[in-house]
Amino acid sequence: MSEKGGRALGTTERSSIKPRMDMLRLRRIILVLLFLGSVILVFKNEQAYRQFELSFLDSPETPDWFTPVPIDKSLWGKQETTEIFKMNAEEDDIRLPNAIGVGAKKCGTIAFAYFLSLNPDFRRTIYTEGHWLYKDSQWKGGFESYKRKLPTSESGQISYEGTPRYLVEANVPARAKAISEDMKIVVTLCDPIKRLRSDFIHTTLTTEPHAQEIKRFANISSFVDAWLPKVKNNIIENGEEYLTDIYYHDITASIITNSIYSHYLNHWLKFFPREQILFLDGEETLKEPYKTMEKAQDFLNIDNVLKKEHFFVNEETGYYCAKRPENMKKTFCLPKSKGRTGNLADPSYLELREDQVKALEEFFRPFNRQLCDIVGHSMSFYTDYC
Ligand SMILES: Nc1ncnc2c1ncn2[C@@H]1O[C@H](COP(=O)(O)OS(=O)(=O)O)[C@@H](OP(=O)(O)O)[C@H]1O
Repeated sequence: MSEKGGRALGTTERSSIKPRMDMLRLRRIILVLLFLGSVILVFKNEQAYRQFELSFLDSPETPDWFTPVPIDKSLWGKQETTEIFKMNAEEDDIRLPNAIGVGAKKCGTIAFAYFLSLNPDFRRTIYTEGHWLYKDSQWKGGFESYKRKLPTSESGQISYEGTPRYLVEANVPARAKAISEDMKIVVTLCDPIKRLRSDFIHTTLTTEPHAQEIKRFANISSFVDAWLPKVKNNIIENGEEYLTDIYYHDITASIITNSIYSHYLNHWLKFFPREQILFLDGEETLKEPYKTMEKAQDFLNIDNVLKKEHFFVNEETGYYCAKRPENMKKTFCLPKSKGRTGNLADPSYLELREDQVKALEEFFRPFNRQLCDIVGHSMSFYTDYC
C-alpha cells in the first residue's frame, strides 16, 4: 500500500515538478533579461545625458538652457556704499586712482594699460596689477597701504590701477565707490571661449590654488569634459549665486565662469552708472590697438597722443608693439608671457572638439545676450545678439 501510494505520489510529483522547473527557469531567464534591459537603459540614459550636456541647440526657437536674473537698469549707479576708505595718508605725488581697470582676466588688460601708459597723461602702477581692493587686510590699511601700489601723478593726469580679478570680486565695486563716486572703470571683454583657453594655460604656469588640479588634465579638452557639466549643474541647482565670489568656494570652475561677464557686470552696475564704464573689445586691442587707444583717451579725457602711426606688428611674434610718441625710434613690446596662445609649442594642448565648442557656445549664449543689453552695442564675439 505504502509502496503503491509512494509510487503514485512520486509520479504526480514528477509530473508537477517538471512544469514548475520550467516555470522557474523561465522566470530566471525573464529576470536576467529584465536586468540586462535596465543596464542598457541606464547606459543609454547616461549617454543621452552626456549628449545633452555637450549638445548645441542650433535652432533659434530652442530656449536657452538658463535664464539669467533680469537686469534692472533703473537701479544702476544707485546702490550706496557701506565701505569706509581710510584716508590715513596725504595725497602728494601719489594720488588716489581716478580710473581702475577691472578685467576681464586674459582679455588684453595688460596690452591696454602698457600701451596707454605711453601717453604721458596716463599713469599706471609699476606693478602689473595692484590686487589691493579685494583683500580685507590691505583695505583696512587705508591709503597708507594703497599708496605702495599706486603710481606718481600730477593733477590733470590719470592715476590708474588695474587688476583683472576685480571684475569677479563682490566686495570691490563698493570699495571703489568708497574711494571715489566719480571713479572711471575700464572693462576689456573678449570671446569667452578664447578667454577660457588663455586662462587654462596661464593657470598651469602659476602658483594659484587651482594650478595643480588644472595641470593634472592632459589638455583643455579633458578639462572641459569634466568641468562644463559640473558648472552647468551648479548654476541650475544654485542659480547665479553660485558665481558670486567663486574664487572662495570653487576656484577651479573660475576658468570657465570668469567668462560669464554679465553676472559680474550686473553687480558693478548697481554701484556705478553705465556712463562711468568703458567697455573695450579685447579682439580690437589685439588686432587694431590704435582704435582701443583712441576710445580710451577720449573716455579718460586725455590728449589723443597714441595714434595708428605708433603701432606696428612684430614679425617674430605676430603681435602689435608700439613706438614711443616722444621718440619713435624707441619701441615697446609686451613681455613674452603675453601672446602665449598664439605661439604655443604644442597647439593640441588647447584644442577643443567641435561638439565642445558648440556646447560652450550654448553655455555662454544666455549670458552674452544679457551682456549685449548691458553694454548697449555689439562686440566681436556676440554680433548676432544685439
Ligand atoms: N600686443 C599684444 N601682445 C601680446 N598679447 C596681446 C597683445 N594684445 C592683446 N594681447 C592679448 O592679451 C592676452 C593676455 O591678456 P591679459 O593681459 O589680460 O592677461 S592677464 O589677465 O593680465 O594675465 C594675450 O593672451 P594669450 O595669448 O593667451 O597670452 C593676448 O591675446
